[in-house]
Amino acid sequence: VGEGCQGNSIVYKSKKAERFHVKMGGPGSGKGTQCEKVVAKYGYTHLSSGDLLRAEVASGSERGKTLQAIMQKGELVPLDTVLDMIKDAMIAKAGVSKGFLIDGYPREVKQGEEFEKKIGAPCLLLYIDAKGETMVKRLMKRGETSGRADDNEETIKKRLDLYYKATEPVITFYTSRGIVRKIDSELPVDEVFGHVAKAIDDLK
Ligand SMILES: Nc1ncnc2c1ncn2[C@@H]1O[C@H](COP(=O)(O)OP(=O)(O)O)[C@@H](O)[C@H]1O
Ligand SMILES: Nc1ncnc2c1ncn2[C@H]1C[C@H](O)[C@@H](COP(=O)(O)OP(=O)(O)O)O1
Ligand SMILES: [Mg+2]
Repeated sequence: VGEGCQGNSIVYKSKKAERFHVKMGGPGSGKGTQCEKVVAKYGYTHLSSGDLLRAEVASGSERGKTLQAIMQKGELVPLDTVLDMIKDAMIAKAGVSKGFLIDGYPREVKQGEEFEKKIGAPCLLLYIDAKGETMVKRLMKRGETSGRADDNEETIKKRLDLYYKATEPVITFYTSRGIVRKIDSELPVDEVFGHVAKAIDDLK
């Protein structure tokens, strides 16, 4: 584990160095698909901000109702809400995790800055890159079965716009740190994973 990757925060009770990998890419680019494969091969803890938020919605809480309304519009939920959820999920696994794979966060540069203040710096950013039209096609297909309130044409368009406006600058931010690996996600799933695994193995 590289020295520079070490989380320096009250989150960690163990002395073991922790690794943070961040997975970025537009909606429907294939982040969730690749994360599943990374978990199977490397045993990292996968934390998806979207999954954490959807779990809150499913709980039926008042907070969940507010979140659902925001997600349905394709907008970002407040930074503090999502960062607290990720932090709590990390604390729950601290000490037993081999490393964290964070999917869907940061969505804007400010989220990256706050993560580093409260938790630590990531050691690898996997940029899962697909064309806009590919993302739309995949999301429309996913929408046939996902039951997700945001997998419809109107919301998909808003999510893509927001991605280009707010989230792509995050990649520029981390490129200056030299931790970005861009992965072509137009390829078949297993080929994409070959490149993802190579990027992770290159860390060692
Ligand atoms: N490399 C790929 N080739 C074809 N389809 C893919 C690929 N990666 C993902 N998909 C499909 O695209 C959809 C969105 O993938 P998902 O992993 O949920 O994306 P994200 O988490 O980035 O929104 C899923 O239905 C998935 O099966
Ligand atoms: N880091 C974050 N900050 C604010 N809102 C977030 C967020 N992560 C997820 N959300 C909200 C807004 C997203 O449109 C919605 C679904 O996120 P997601 O499941 O990560 O989408 P996808 O995997 O299709 O890119 O949840
Ligand atoms: Mg996803």
